Amino acid sequence: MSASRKLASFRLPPLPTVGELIKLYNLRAEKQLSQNFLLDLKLTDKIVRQAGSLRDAHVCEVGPGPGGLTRSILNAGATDLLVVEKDTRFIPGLKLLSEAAPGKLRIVHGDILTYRMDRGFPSNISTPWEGDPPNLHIIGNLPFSVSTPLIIKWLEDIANRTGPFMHGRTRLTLTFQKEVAERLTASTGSKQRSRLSVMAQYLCTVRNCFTIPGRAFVPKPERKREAGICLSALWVSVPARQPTSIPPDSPL
Ligand SMILES: C[S@@+](CC[C@H](N)C(=O)[O-])C[C@H]1O[C@@H](n2cnc3c(N)ncnc32)[C@H](O)[C@@H]1O
Repeated sequence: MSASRKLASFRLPPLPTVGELIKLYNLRAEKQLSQNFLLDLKLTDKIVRQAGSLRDAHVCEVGPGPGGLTRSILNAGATDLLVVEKDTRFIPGLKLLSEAAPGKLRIVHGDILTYRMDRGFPSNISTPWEGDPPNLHIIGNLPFSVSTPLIIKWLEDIANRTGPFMHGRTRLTLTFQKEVAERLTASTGSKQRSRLSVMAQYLCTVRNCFTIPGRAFVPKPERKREAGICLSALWVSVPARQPTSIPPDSPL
């Protein structure tokens, strides 16, 4: 490895494990906030790898909770990670991470459904819609309760080039409940094909990466989650809003 690459790479210093932090701060999962944690850093690294290179990236993480995925994002080389977490109980643990990664982690205590992400990042990271995506990613092990309203909000933002998409074709790497993931990626004629499939595939390139087994979560959720659905808004740049470009099974 060259000296300059060595200087650029960052690893978090030794920290209490995510499991230890959960015990330390007595962070019992709240069903109301759809809290199912990922404690295995090999798995969170795998999820983060689906986003591609995060070297020097700006990232918004939705619902960092005890911070497993957050650690993987920082170790992958992101230089500006903004986390939006609704539950105050996680803030002290996140502050600990922020001290271990000076200048790299910004913590917002708030609701992702109302947070103005367009104000969260500098305008100089923007790239033209038709060009390469900006070095800005949205990553999250999404809370079940907000995943569908959130994706619909973002699809609207993609169509209008607003919110996080005012910077260009910002990439999303997200986990969903298995049935939502199946709907997002369902092809024409399949049983799961729905309005969500049509909207997502009209506006984005959608990739279903792998399935996370329920046993990977603490506590174990009732259903499996599909991980690393990568939505990149590649299709949005194509002037395809005419009805002719909408698939014939469209419920729109
Ligand atoms: C499924 S847990 C994932 C936690 C962590 N990222 C992990 O993978 O272990 C969802 C997280 O989102 C948070 N959350 C729930 N609703 C939220 C909202 N509306 N805005 C921001 N965070 C929210 C929860 O408090 C929780 O920390």
